[in-house]
Parts: sequence; C-alpha cells; structure tokens
Amino acid sequence: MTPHEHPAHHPLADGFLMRRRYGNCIDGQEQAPRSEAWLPVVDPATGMHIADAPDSGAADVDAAVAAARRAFTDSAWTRLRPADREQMLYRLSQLIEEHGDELSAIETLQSGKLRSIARAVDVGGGAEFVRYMAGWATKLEGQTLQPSIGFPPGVQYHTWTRREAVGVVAAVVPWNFPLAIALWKVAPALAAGCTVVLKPSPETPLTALRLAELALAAGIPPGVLNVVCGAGATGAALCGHPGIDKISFTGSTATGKAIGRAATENMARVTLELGGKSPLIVLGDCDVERAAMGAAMGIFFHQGQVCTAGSRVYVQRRIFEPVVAALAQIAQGMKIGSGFDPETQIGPVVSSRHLDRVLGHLDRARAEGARVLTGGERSGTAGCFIAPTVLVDVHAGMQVVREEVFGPVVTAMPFDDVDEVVRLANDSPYGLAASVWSNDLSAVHRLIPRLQAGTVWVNCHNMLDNNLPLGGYKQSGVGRDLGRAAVEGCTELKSVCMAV
Ligand SMILES: NC(=O)c1ccc[n+]([C@@H]2O[C@H](COP(=O)([O-])OP(=O)(O)OC[C@H]3O[C@@H](n4cnc5c(N)ncnc54)[C@H](O)[C@@H]3O)[C@@H](O)[C@H]2O)c1
Ligand SMILES: O=S(=O)(O)c1ccc(CO)cc1
Repeated sequence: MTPHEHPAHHPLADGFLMRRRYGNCIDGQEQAPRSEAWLPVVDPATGMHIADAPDSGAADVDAAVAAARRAFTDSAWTRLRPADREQMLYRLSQLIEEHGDELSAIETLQSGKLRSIARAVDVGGGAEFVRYMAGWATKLEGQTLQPSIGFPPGVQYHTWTRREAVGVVAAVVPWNFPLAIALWKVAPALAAGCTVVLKPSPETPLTALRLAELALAAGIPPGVLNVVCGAGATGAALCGHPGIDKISFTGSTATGKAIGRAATENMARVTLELGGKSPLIVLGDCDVERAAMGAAMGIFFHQGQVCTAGSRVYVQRRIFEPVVAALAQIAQGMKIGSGFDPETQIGPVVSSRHLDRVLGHLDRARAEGARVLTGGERSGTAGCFIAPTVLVDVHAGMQVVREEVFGPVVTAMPFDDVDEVVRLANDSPYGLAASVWSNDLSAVHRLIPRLQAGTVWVNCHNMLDNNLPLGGYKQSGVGRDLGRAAVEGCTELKSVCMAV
C-alpha cells in the first residue's frame, strides 16, 4: 500500500500515519507484540479503521518492565546528572512543539477531538508541562532537621532527608487527552530519575508511540520510556507486575479501585486520577449571559469528555430560568462536525461504544422524568456525534445527576440559599472539581472551604495550571498530577541519621 492509498493518511500526519500496523516500543526498539494480537484504531468521525496497534500480552509487559528495570538500575540514565535530565526533557518539549502539526493531526484522527484542542492542550499544554517539569529535575530537595535524640549521652547526631527516584513507574492513561495526560505522568517520572512503562488507551495509542520515538530523538536513553499498547488486560498485567514500583493512573473510578487493589499486593505506590461529577454553582448576582457562556464552556468543551466537566449546574433561583434558557440557546447554536473543520465546536465522542453509553444515560434520564431543553439525541447517522444536551426537572436521586456521563450532557437545577447548594454540590461520591460564579467576594471565600473538591475555580472552569496540583477528594482519586506534588510523587523520602 502506498502512502496515498492509505485510507487514514492525512497530509499533516507527516508520514507516521502512512503505516497500517504499529509495534510496541520496548528498550528503544519497535517490537511486534509477542501475543501476535492487534486492536483496531478507528476514526470516530468517519468510522474508518485507520491502524492496528498491539493488544499486548503478559510476555510483552514482562519485556517492557524488564527493559525499564535495566534502564533504572544499570544504564547511562542512572549516571546522568539532574541537569542532564533537565536538558533532555527540555529537548523533548521542543520536539513535541516542532511536531505539533503531526501530533495534533494524529490526535484528531484517533480521538475525534477538535484539532484546535489537540493543538492547544495535548501539544501546546503538553510541551509546556514537559518544560515546566524539566525545571524540577534540578530542584528536588530534602531537609536538614534538628535532631532530638539524646542517647547515648555525649553522642551528637546529624539528621536529614533526601528524595530518591521511586523506580519503575507504570503510567496507564485514558483516551480523552491521550498525549497531555501521558506527559503528565511521564515528565515528572523522568524529572525524578525514574523509568517508565506507558500503557495508552486502546482507542488512542498512536501519539504515545510517536512520543516514544521523540523521546529517543531527544537523547533519552533506550529503556527509559517504554510503551506497551493494549486494553484492560494489558493494563492489569502491568499494574499487577511485581517489577513496578509506582502506578500513575488516570481513568474511571471502577478501574482505579481495581488498580488500587492490585497495587496493594506489591505495595506499589499509587497516584489515581479518577472520575468526576463536578458542580458549577452560579450565585444570584451573576450576569446571565456570562454565566450561561461559562456553563456552556464548562460542559461542552471536548464534548464533555473531560473529567472535570461542569456536568451539574446549580443556579440560584432568581436567575435560573434566564441562565438555563441562554445555556440551551448556546447549545443549540453549536456547530457539530469533524474535528479537522476549524468551524466545528462539537466533534464526535471517542467511539461507537461510548456513543451508546452516553445515549443510554439519556434514555434513562428521560425515563426518570428529566426534561430535554435541547439535544438529547444522536446528531446525524454517520460518525459518533451527540447533540449538546441540557436537561432540567432533574433531582439529586437520578442516575444522570449521580453518575459520570462523560459526554455533552448537563443537568441544571435551581437552589435557594448557599447552605442548600453546598449540600447539593457535595452530595456525590466524587470530589474532583467545582466552580463558583459570582462577583460577591465574601460569598465566594465563604463557599470555597465548604466544597469537597480537589480544585475550586472561581468565574472560570476547566482551567489547569502546571503549578497547581490536580486530583480528587473522595472517590475521585488519591495523590495529585501536575505541580511539585507530581514530581515528589515519583520519589521516596529517605531519612538519614548520622552519629557524629
Ligand atoms: N481525574 C482525572 O484527572 C481524569 C482525567 C481524565 C479522565 N479521567 C477519567 O477517565 C475515564 C475515561 O477514560 P477511560 O474510559 O479510558 O477509563 P478506563 O478506566 O476505562 O481506562 C483507563 C485506562 O486504564 C486501562 N485499564 C482498563 N482496565 C484496567 C485494569 N483492570 N487494570 C489496569 N488498567 C486498566 C485502559 O485500557 C485505559 O488505558 C472517566 O471516568 C474520566 O473521569 C480522569
Ligand atoms: O481533567 S482532565 O480531563 O484531565 C482535563 C484535561 C485538560 C483540561 C484542559 O483545560 C482540563 C481537564
């Protein structure tokens, strides 16, 4: 097959997508899976089968973990200075940016996301985060502490702590921001001096494989970043592997719990970034148009496939009707189409399986009595498109209010006073994020500590910052991505006590 015959070839994909089959990246080499099994990668906008990636088995996972272990214990990587790791990460960030057109085209093809989002978040945000983490390689520090030991009399002690790389990190990531979230795991691990086995989602393996090639081009030694592709069984084999020191996972709460149990068996350290059902709270003093636009962006960004999506909107009763009417009008006017079309505002959801899952939520919501203000159904008959949906007449007991839909679906409820909205907002097993919309500074400050959420945004939503830790309260997870917390999460804290 010549490049131009390849059905998925996109001129901006720069050659990487001219192939049909991809191997894993283990020890710096592309390797066909020992399992000899493959999974299709499908463009959700067209249904076109664009490539096959490995469905790796236990032997592939063993090989990748062994390569990562060798690289961690006995390779050029271990002899590098932090400043050398900083340089390599910096070079990697440059390469990601230089290949931004290609990477964003691959991302749009495999996940359907808007090219502008792939460019801004996965590529631009991802590269910036790698650069930010490069800086941390040289800034990890322990503490010198005042010793309190007084025994035996006359002996003095010098006591301090040091941070050391935790070892081999398993990074297991979802399909919603495949490159960005992979980098949120890989960059802190490498900054700390760890080595990594990355397992991308079976829906979106291609940017992870390209990342492994770019890491080698950046001078990161073979074996330091390995990629094994596959589905849940591959992830389970990796997370249950005794050679893994730390698991950094982003995905659903159900999978996170299974991983937590597997990690306990080997006492592997964990960071678990899990699901969410984030409340977006609009106080009565808000400007109606601004609040409606904020709510629309909070839920419809990336078709609602964002773990922090503002999927439960609570509006103070005196402005409920106009805010919800304006929100529905914005939803109705959004242009649905291919992620490659610069006019598109709503692309497809990631797969036909996910399309069915979201439509199932909508059917159940209607059956439970929710009223559809706009949307509520599939858009068109080809591709995985769902019309942006606003649901009202909902209550806290409904499935659509309690469960993560992970699609362009928002529920809107009125509230009368702040105590009531605090109760409603916190009435969830999740606690990932929340936003408050108001110009009443006192009210906002009083509300922030009452919300059980890892992140609270004020007059904005979904705004991530490399310096700000990201993670959840309650069943939204354990540990934090981003910020200093992410790199420290890839270290062990060693205490030293020296008799002098
Ligand atoms: N908290 C966050 O920062 C954050 C960010 C993005 C997405 N998410 C969550 O991710 C979910 C959507 O992504 P998804 O559908 O890919 O999630 P998922 O849990 O189905 O899969 C995530 C990853 O785990 C792998 N996996 C599946 N079963 C496994 C097992 N038993 N052991 C090890 N690995 C396994 C998958 O192959 C995939 O790579 C949503 O619930 C969303 O809220 C959370
Ligand atoms: O919470 S996540 O789904 O990981 C996520 C990714 C990107 C952005 C960009 O604003 C927000 C949330």
